[in-house]
Amino acid sequence: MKDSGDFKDQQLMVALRIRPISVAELEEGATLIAHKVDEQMVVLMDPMEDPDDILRAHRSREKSYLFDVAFDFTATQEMVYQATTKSLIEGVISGYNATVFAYGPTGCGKTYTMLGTDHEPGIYVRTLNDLFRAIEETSDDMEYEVSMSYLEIYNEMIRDLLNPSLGYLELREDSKGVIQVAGITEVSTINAKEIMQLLMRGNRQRTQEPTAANQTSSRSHAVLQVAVRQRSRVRDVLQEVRQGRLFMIDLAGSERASQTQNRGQRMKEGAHINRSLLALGNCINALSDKGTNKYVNYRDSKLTRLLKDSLGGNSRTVMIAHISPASSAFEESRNTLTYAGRAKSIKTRVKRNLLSVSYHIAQYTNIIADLRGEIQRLKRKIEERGGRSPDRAQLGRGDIRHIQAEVQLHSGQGEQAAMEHLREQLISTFQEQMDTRRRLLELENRGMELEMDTSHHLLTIASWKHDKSRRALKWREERRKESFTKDDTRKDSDTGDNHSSRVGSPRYLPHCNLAVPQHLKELYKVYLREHEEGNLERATMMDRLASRALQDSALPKISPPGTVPTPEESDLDSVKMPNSESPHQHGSFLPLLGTESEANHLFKTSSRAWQAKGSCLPTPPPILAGTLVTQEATTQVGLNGQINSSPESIENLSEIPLSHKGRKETTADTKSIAGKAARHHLQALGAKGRQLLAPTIKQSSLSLHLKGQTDDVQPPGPLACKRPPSPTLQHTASEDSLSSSTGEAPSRAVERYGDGPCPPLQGQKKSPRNKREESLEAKRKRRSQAFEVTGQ
Ligand SMILES: Nc1ncnc2c1ncn2[C@@H]1O[C@H](COP(=O)(O)OP(=O)(O)OP(=O)(O)O)[C@@H](O)[C@H]1O
Repeated sequence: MKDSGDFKDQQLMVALRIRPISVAELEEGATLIAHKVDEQMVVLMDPMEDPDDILRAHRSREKSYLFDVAFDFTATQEMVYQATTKSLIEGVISGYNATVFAYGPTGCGKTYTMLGTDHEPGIYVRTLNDLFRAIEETSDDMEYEVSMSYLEIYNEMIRDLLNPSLGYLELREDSKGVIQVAGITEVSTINAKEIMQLLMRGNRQRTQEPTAANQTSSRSHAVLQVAVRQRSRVRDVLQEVRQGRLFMIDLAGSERASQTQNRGQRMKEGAHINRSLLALGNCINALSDKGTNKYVNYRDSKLTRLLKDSLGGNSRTVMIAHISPASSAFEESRNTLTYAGRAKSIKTRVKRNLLSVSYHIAQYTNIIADLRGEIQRLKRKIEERGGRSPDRAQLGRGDIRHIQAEVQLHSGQGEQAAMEHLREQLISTFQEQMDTRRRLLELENRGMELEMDTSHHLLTIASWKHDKSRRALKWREERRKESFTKDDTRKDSDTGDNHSSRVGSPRYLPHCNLAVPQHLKELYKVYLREHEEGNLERATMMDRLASRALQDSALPKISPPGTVPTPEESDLDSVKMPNSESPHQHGSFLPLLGTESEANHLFKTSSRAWQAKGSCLPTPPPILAGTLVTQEATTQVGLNGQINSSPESIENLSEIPLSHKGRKETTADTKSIAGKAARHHLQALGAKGRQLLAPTIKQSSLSLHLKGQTDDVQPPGPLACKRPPSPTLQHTASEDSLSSSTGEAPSRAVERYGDGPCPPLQGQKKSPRNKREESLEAKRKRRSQAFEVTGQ
């Protein structure tokens, strides 16, 4: 950095401040010998002047001193500051150095002027306040940096008052001749209050000892340095950076040993203080001698070294000399005034501390060159990387895109495959479901067809049965007419009584008190004997069981397709079918009764008994066409058995509202008819046959019939011959029941003649009616077989 700017000769400003006389001085009888004559002149009177001394009568012991400014006890801190230091602030901000130091003997008010008190701050505070205020006023255009340091020179040693632990510091002078304190603590702040706190704290670190002259005597030189760096906020090539330094120095007081009465350390301190002050005086003397190029020895003391620029260099310097007005301090005051007077003549060449413009240009040029080089380097680096990186980057981006595409492709393929698999499964499942539905519809159609066929066959069967019943009824009517004709003819020939011919009919009951033929009486006797032995009861029981078994397997109801019959309907229908034929059948098997009322009564009870049986039938089993005709025939057999000969028909009479007497008579009549038939049969067989039949009768009455049939014996009685062949004799279930009941193996004879009191003989020649029945039976079997095949 080169100093630039115009050099201005600036004389050192010397101000004199006369402190008030102290109480101690007054107590000592001191008088006021220092007086401020005007603002710049001070008169110091010699207190030893004796007006009575004629020899010294023409010598004035009064001496006037002219200073830049003079203050007496009336001057305030502000006045001193305004007159001495305030003007330095602008220079410091503008880049000028400035120095304000207080000079004077001990106890004359140096510290008071520089530091002051809390209520009367000194130059330190006031200067800093104005300095920061000035910085703030111009901070819009200028940028400032403020740093501060505070040190003391004690016994020619420099100590940092802001950080006393640093120890003693050394003064160094750079190549440019600027004095610097190495390692000094610099505090950057622009807050006056903080600076004041720092000064107060540092001043407490200052070495102060009470002396005879001052209770708070400062035994060192205190130096407060404030550096202000200023630059314009407008960046420009010609930008100036101003750096001013302000030294505010509170010197130790010169003292006289006799005055201070110091001994020991205090005397040693005084000696150092005086030496430094002497060096300062010598410098001032050297600097103040005009026209002579005296050597200014700043190296005699650190104080003069530190104040080199302040005294003879680039600095505006203000010296505030302090004296005591008391006569007791006349010598110190006179010396002070002398040194102050001399200092007043010191001129300094003040110049502004500015950074050289050429230096700025070169700096910026270097900076620009460095930046251009950095730009070129970075460009080369970018190009070097660009030679490889673009491809790599492009390759990397390509790889990333390729990987992303592959990932998407794989993920898409996986999802697509999964979706295809699911779709195939869904389609196959749907097809299976459709096939199943189609098969189900086919089965339903098939079932409906079967039901329709079944209904059709059942209707055919019902029609056939109806025709057969009608034909059987017609045939029986014809047979009955023929039998009546024969009986009438026979009775007429035997007795000539019409009534006896009617009584001789085997179908007349004995309780009607009619004449019974002889063979019937014999048969009735056989029946009684059988009844007494229980065989007849057992045989009738067997017959009843067989009829019941056949009755249980009655034809179930066949509902039309699409209808579900209720159990009641099923039972009623199953009952209605035989009932619809029952009048013909009953009429055929019981064509005549003793009385019309009994005949109707018996017919009604049988019908109602059948209905009662049918109502108790369980749910019909599945329809089997093969057994359909058989069951129907069985039903007829059961009906025949119940009505004709089975005791069950008699028992069923108890289920209807019939009187006890009527039931008893009906039972007795039935038994008498059966007994008569048996005796008639035995009579026809003869004695031999009776003997042979006797043990057999014990087994079963039906077996007796079988024996007679197997012996090919022609039944002699007209009853056997006149009995029409019952279609129920062909029932297989009946023969099974009989065989099981008798313990014999089923045979064709049993099948044909197992039931009925008078079956046709084997050897008997078949009548045309039998042939017709056989043809009907064959036809029925064929239709049954055809229906069975169709049903299966
Ligand atoms: N102008 C003044 N007005 C009122 N009191 C003052 C004035 N100057 C000095 N004093 C008082 O005089 C006493 C001594 O002053 P001070 O300590 O400032 O002297 P000093 O020069 O600093 O002494 P030393 O050199 O020993 O430090 C103090 O008590 C101070 O209050």
